[in-house]
Amino acid sequence: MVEESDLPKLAYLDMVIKESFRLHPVAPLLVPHESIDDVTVNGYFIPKKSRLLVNTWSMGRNPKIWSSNAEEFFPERFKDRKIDLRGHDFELISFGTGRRGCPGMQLALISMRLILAQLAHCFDWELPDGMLPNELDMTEKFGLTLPRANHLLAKPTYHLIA
Ligand code: HEM
Repeated sequence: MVEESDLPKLAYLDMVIKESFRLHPVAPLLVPHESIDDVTVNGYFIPKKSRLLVNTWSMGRNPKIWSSNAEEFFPERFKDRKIDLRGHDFELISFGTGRRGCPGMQLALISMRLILAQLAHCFDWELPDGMLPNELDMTEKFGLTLPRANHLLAKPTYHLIA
């Protein structure tokens, strides 16, 4: 079984999680914030008391940030880029950033890594009816959160010998 102490060694899993958040952020517009003062950011004047939505969905698909293959699921793009999910790298702020960033981030990241690592370690996975991965319907249902529009169906086969 995968233990929590194994997680630091699972570099590719981390890249897969980042890539999943980049293309399919849980909160596509984060949570609305309000500016407490007049401020100018990058030449744009934002008056006090404006409602601010940060479109992480569009940031995650911006070719200026992620190059021309921005729409492609390609975890290796993180191999030589020191981008983490902790809110320091503004290209990828799936958990928000700053003092109102997600306080559950650490719990969420550890749980996700553990669950995904166990699922990959214990089972072989197949799509139903010989479907190929690139035929999978990845349509999203937009809202405050961004679930799949259609359920994911996948067939596990247990492959660990007792
Ligand atoms: C995949 C898992 C999760 C994701 C992607 C996520 C993402 C987010 C995002 C984007 C925000 C808004 C940040 C901002 O607007 O700057 C947020 C806020 C928050 N999250 Fe999470 N979250 C996750 C899991 C959790 C868990 C496990 C907990 C609690 C155990 C949690 C508790 C909170 C709370 C309390 C806030 C509001 C913080 C505030 O307004 O000061 N989240 N989260």
